[in-house]
Amino acid sequence: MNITEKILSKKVGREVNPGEIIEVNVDLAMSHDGTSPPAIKTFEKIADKVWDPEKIAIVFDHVIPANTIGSAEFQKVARDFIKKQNITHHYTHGEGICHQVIPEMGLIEPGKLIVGADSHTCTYGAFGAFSTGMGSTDMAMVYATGQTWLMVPEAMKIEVEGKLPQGITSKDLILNIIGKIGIGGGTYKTAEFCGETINGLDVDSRMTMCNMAIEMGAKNGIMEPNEDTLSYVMKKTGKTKNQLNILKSDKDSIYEKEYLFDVNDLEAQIACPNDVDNVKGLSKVEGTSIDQCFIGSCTNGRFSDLLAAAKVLKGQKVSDDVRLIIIPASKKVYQEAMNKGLIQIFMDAGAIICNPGCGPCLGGHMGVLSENEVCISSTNRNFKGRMGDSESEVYLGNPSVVAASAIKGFIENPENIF
Ligand SMILES: CC(C)[C@H](C(=O)O)[C@@H](O)C(=O)O
Ligand code: SF4
Repeated sequence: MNITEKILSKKVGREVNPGEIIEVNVDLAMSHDGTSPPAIKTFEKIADKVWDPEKIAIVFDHVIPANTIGSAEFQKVARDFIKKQNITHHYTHGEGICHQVIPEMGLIEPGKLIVGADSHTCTYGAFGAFSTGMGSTDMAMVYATGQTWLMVPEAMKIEVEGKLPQGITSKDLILNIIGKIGIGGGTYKTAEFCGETINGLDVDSRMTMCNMAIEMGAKNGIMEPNEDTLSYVMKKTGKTKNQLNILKSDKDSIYEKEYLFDVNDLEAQIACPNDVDNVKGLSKVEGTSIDQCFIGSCTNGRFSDLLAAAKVLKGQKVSDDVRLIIIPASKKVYQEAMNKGLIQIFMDAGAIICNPGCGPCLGGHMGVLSENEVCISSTNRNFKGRMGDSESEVYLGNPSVVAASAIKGFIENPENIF
């Protein structure tokens, strides 16, 4: 069995096979300011008490602080629910983006089954957990019963070998993978990332990759936990290695499809408008004029991302023709960036720094693009109209490329800055 089948089998108490529909008890149910209120409204039609207030986590991140009376009312529904149901894990004061905050708070462990009312819940696969997104109606049922149903996914083995060249990141790797497999190529499948390159990635880089598994339609993204991951989890949970449920795929486990990627000669990758699989090498799009640059999100708003951007921006100025928005993925990331002098570098360069949250990523409340404006962003989606007007465009890249582009006012290779 592969790692996903092992987690699901353990949950059901017998060996499960791809294609089977199973009912499972979830270990954690996550929802945010956008998806909790509709889930709560449905929940209140079917039950009075949640199944377990300690296993529900609610994070406000999509529109925080509230920007309209409508979003304030929406958030009030969730705040009242948290109080009434005594929800233990609530992060409603700008702690950061759900997919960053939940692992930081020690709520993710290898082998656990986590569901979230957000499509990028697949991020926690970086820790060797089974995690997947669902809609608010399904979440209402989880609030009430602690259970959900799943079809056991077929698995794609995505093996990666080689050493990432200087300046090339796991964002470039996952964009390259999505460019090859396509936005529908992984629909309802497990994307299992493995091989020497994956084993050598740090936690931040692993999260970036699993985060984007949904961009090829995958049910979950998953990696066997490596040493860096285990020390992160042990630090955050206070548990020892023996207390964790560390599962690995059998050597002879069966995959529906197997892919092999070599990163030795990988160039920086850019997803061009308007699909995440419209991926080109950076050299093909260099010089494209832009209006806005955004560094942040659950894909690339972590400390290592900000550090990479700061290395490019140090002593430089943002072009008069663009604005650069930088948003740390969480308060903890913000604090570390402040302590290490990164925020000063960003301010000196002329960046706009906003409070932790999703920010411009989904065009909800800040950094919205007008007609025909172009943004280069470290986020995960570039769908038509994603960041504002339906005639605006978004290019996706790694944080150093976004930083270099902010200095020049057009898409630029960071190597040309140093
Ligand atoms: C608003 C929310 C439901 C949505 C998601 O599920 O992914 C958002 O986070 C996104 O990135 O598009
Ligand atoms: S940062 Fe963007 S992709 Fe991530 S949860 Fe928020 S809106 Fe979705």
